Amino acid sequence: MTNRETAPAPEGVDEAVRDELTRLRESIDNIDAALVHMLAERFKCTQQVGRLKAAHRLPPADPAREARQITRLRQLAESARLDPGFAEKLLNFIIAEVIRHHETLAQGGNATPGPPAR
Ligand SMILES: O=C(O)C(=O)C[C@]1(C(=O)O)C=C[C@@H](O)C=C1
Repeated sequence: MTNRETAPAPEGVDEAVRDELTRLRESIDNIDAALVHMLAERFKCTQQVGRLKAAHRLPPADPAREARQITRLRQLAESARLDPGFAEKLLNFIIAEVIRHHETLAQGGNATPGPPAR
């Protein structure tokens, strides 16, 4: 095993099948790593937005902006043959976390996109 989490394919499976499974899992691990990096960058941006909003007493949530983002993302998902409902749920999930950070900043707290304090 590499430093990735690619588990060995099960024993007793045809070698070609195992190779194919391993190859696909390596790509999945790469994609998951890219997702984490992209999310980290997105949260860095939204942290700056949160600070700006807190400094200028703007509301944490902007439903009109969210509606436009959802429309756009659903269209992108459709053309990429991804379930638009799933894309919408994912965006809503991310935005809910961003709004939580914005609210913390608005209350004078220190919302960082990093791991929660233990
Ligand atoms: O664009 C903003 O105003 C943001 O605060 C960012 C963001 C987002 O994560 O995309 C989060 C909350 C808002 O309701 C809309 C969008």
